[in-house]
Amino acid sequence: MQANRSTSPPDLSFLGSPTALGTCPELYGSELILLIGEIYKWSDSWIPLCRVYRASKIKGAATRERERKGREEIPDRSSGLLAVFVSGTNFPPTSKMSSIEKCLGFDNIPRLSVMGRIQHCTSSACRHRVDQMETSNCLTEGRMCSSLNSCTEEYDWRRQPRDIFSRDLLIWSTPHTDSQFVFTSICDSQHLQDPQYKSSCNDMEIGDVAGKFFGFMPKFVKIVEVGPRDGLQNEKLTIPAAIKVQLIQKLVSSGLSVIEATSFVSPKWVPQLADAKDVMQEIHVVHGVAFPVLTPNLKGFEAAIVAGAKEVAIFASASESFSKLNINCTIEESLIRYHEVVVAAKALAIPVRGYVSCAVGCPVEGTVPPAKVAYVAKKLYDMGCSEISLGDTIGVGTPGTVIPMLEAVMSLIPGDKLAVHFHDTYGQALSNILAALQMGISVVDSSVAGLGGCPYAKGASGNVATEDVVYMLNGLGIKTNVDLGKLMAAGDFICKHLGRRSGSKSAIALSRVTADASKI
Ligand SMILES: CC(C)(COP(=O)([O-])OP(=O)([O-])OC[C@H]1O[C@@H](n2cnc3c(N)ncnc32)[C@H](O)[C@@H]1OP(=O)([O-])[O-])[C@@H](O)C(=O)NCCC(=O)NCCSC(=O)C[C@@](C)(O)CC(=O)[O-]
Repeated sequence: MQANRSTSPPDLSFLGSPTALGTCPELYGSELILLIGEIYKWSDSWIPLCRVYRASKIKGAATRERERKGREEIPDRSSGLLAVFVSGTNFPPTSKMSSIEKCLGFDNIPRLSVMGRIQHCTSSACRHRVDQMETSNCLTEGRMCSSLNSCTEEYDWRRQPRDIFSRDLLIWSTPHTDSQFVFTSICDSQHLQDPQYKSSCNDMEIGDVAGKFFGFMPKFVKIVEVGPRDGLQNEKLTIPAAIKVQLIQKLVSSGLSVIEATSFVSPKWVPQLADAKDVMQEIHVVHGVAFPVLTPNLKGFEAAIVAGAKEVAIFASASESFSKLNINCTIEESLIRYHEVVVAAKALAIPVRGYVSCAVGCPVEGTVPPAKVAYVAKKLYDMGCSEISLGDTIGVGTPGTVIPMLEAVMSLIPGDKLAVHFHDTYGQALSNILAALQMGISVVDSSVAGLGGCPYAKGASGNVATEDVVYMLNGLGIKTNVDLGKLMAAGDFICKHLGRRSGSKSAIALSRVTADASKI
């Protein structure tokens, strides 16, 4: 997308109520972006607040039509951009926004003084389907698509003076259409320019900006900190239990609510975590914080429970070769073992998280088919895992491979039961996380200071750094409840003990900023 500044107002000649959107099957499932905006007067200026919704999320007659007819009959990728501006005056933004959010049916938007639809029945977005409709109600009440690619008629009762657009406006074009839509530069919201690099973001506007460009971003992301387990299991240096416990305490004080503490696996296979029992015994119950541990079999599960674990995780692989390398058995054998663990856990009301390793690529087999990942994930889910974490174990994924994998898994498992777990070997982890968030996933695994690696993939780096994830989410206005400063302190602490540099770019950059500032 390219932004151009323009002082000329957009063409608002198409005005009308968007009531009939839900009955416009031509638009359903398209890559149509629906921009619903309100323009309200605040002090002396007009401020638009906008939300972007994908048409595919709009439930209405079109949805039902699509569901009835099956996916193929209504094209998925027609182009189009629709912007509906709803304008009121002098009402508080928050209450009005919630009313907007409630009324995706568009039937009951209260107190409207202006409704504008800026464009755009362009090309296929507004193609008239003669076979289905004599006259399509296209987008706006009183506005008809009467012929191919044209939307000609409209009521004029909602036309209003355009003084609302007298401010300098940003006009955006999308690559999909020549359509344009407008909003003022709310991107210049203070905290983006804030030189203090706040660790938390309370600014509602940023959430709205994110909404415009990133669609359905969650408002809150749960971070599952895996540094003490996934990170430290792959570090060359073995850290004493007391230091691990201190690290965990620091992570707790940063606000993290899930910290994978250790593994009850064979010490011959993972000597770095041979002190699992000692670590668990030193971790005190903290209200609201979970300390799950990895358990590869019943033996590990029983040991974990004796040591005080209240949550466990099991880990299967989507690659046969990796399963053998990692846990010395086939995928099917592992599922049998894990079933035993889940049954035992259920009896004690212990929640079980399930991992699927090699969700994108395997160090031995290369590309892993999404269907295989979905198969293993579904098995774990059906077994009773409360959450399934999809692991790009060697960090080879890009959004180009991660999205199809997530699509395959999400066709079988609800998105709110999924987590993503990216290693950052090729520097793709943040973009992969962003793609996952856009798909509705709101649980992200990460490792403080980007600790770790993978013993089976030469050069593989650790998990995406928690600091980098928090920094990005703060920037997007997505809450995590994590204090970035305290998290960085935890990262510094463990890096000193490991004698290594932090793997977090944000932590490195922010500590430079702080160091430079202290010299001034
Ligand atoms: C699964 C096993 C145990 C099979 O190991 P095995 O050698 O096939 O097991 P076995 O049943 O033949 O037993 C061999 C020995 O291990 C002992 N043993 C057996 N089980 C346990 C246990 N739970 N705890 C402690 N000891 C155990 C058992 O008692 C016996 O001891 P011995 O008689 O020789 O003295 C082994 O392969 C193992 O421990 N593997 C763990 C590998 C591991 O931890 N990998 C890293 C975690 S996975 C990961 O990082 C990926 C993830 C989750 O992060 C997601 C992603 O990034 O994609």
